[in-house]
Amino acid sequence: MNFYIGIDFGTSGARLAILDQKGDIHQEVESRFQGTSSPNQWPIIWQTALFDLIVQIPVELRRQTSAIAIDGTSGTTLLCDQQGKPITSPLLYNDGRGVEMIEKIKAIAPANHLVLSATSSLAKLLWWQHHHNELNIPSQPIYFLHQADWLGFLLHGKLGISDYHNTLKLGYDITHLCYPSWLTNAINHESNPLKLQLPKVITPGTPISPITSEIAEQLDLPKQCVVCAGTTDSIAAFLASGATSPGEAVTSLGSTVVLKLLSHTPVNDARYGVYSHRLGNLWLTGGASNTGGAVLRAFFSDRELKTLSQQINPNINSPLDYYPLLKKGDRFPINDLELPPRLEPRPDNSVEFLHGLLESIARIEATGYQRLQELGATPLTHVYTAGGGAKNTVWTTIRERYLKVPMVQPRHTAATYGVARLAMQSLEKSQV
Ligand SMILES: Nc1ncnc2c1ncn2[C@@H]1O[C@H](COP(=O)(O)OP(=O)(O)O)[C@@H](O)[C@H]1O
Ligand SMILES: O=C(CO)[C@H](O)[C@H](O)COP(=O)(O)O
Repeated sequence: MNFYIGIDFGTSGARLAILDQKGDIHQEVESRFQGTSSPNQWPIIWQTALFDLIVQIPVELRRQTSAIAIDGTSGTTLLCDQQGKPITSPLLYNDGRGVEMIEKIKAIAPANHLVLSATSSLAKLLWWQHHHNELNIPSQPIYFLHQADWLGFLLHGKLGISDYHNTLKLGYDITHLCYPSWLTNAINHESNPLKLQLPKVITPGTPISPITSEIAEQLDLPKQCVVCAGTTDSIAAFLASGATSPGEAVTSLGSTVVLKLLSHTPVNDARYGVYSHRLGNLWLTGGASNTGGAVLRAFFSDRELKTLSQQINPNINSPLDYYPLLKKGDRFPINDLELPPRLEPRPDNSVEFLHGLLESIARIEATGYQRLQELGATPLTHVYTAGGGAKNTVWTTIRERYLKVPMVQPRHTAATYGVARLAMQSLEKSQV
């Protein structure tokens, strides 16, 4: 039997699912990140999680694995040397220090382009370029990669390959499938001290190469096991859901809230943090907000979220109007780095407080879908939910009141399933 491994690197942890060719899940494993006070530890934390997850699969399944694909948090980036060794701390998806580079981006990119965001991959690349001296970044050729690209490289050993989902926020042109000249001219300009190598971009899921022989031996995987190009965490969750028709959407309620509405037409507007990914001949319109489960986790344990939610009457409006954020700044539906968290007034009663939080996040979600449709996306017909918040049925009922469309239980809520299917389908296609 052939097996397919999907690995999802989210904000709070990494997970793996192994499927057979019928799509049945044989094993799921999880590794929670303990966090780190030292950002340069992230690559080793990710690498350790990657290998730990794979070795937890029973060896008889591992030895029949045909393909692996990995998704990562979109916009989490690294600089590596020619051996693929990280030479700086990664910049995580929500790292906003690229705000310094916005004027520069305005000068080179088309007006209102999605890279005009403090957290875009391009803002991070330019920030590294600008600060290379104090960061001691050497001037020899350096590879710019995303989290999923680098983790894939650890398995297949081919440096400098990405996919057009992860490179969207770098400015890759997904209509013409090339880097636009405004981007390459700016990066390769002779005045630039850094020789940055942009990744070669391929279709998400495309088989890249079999795993290296060292990895085959170390992880007890077959030598012919292929590593496929990855995708982003929320696209993997979309792929898992079973949503296929324009008008269907998936909200990922993880540490953050990410909306993906399948549409005939793309919509893009940097003012609201709205952008569109390419998905076959359709478009995944959407945006990502910093509100979400990470804020809930700051006040409640997962157990409390479960028990307190059961005491909420989801059919009654909460009078509390919050904008739940851990720190100032949101990306979507309000793209404003200075947006302050609003978490007051805080009632003494925890059930009322949680009700206010869940309802306020639901309002932000509804505003997000409204914005996408106002900008021309296919009208919303159904919403599927993925991520840790998907199991909260009380929240689903609250959200349905605001979204005013049927909420559908996805076939699968885990991004791991979506990315494993991506590997399976792409490998099958490549063998026809
Ligand atoms: N019962 C619940 N209701 C709402 N949110 C929940 C519940 N249980 C867990 N969560 C949230 O789910 C989040 C984790 O989801 P997950 O999809 O694993 O996130 P990520 O991949 O972004 O790290 C946590 O931040 C937590 O607050
Ligand atoms: O917030 C995130 C982290 O979990 C998402 O990865 C993200 O920003 C969504 O991006 P994309 O639309 O490119 O998948």
